[in-house]
Amino acid sequence: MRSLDGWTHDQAADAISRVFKFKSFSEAFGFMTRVALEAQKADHHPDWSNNYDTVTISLSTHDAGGLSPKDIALARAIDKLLD
Ligand SMILES: C[C@H](O)[C@H](O)[C@H]1CNC2=NC(N)=NC(=O)C2=N1
Repeated sequence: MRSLDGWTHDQAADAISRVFKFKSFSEAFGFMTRVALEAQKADHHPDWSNNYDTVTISLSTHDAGGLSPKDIALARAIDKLLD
């Protein structure tokens, strides 16, 4: 968790989440498109929402009923999209 800057651990849901704010809806949606491709590649999908220029992503492993290494890996892959 320490290496996941910007992500917070929701103890109750046993999930990690992060809010991403962009300059426009188009930028936010473009980011979501790229996240979707990463999720499909990993066969691991986010619980997420979009409000105009803001994307909120929460990661947990449904099959495991909580956090798993897949969530950490996907969070890292998502963060790399911001580089
Ligand atoms: C069969 C199972 O649904 C799939 O292996 C994947 C799909 N994407 C998934 N995404 C998430 N977040 N958790 C899962 O357990 C999960 N399972």
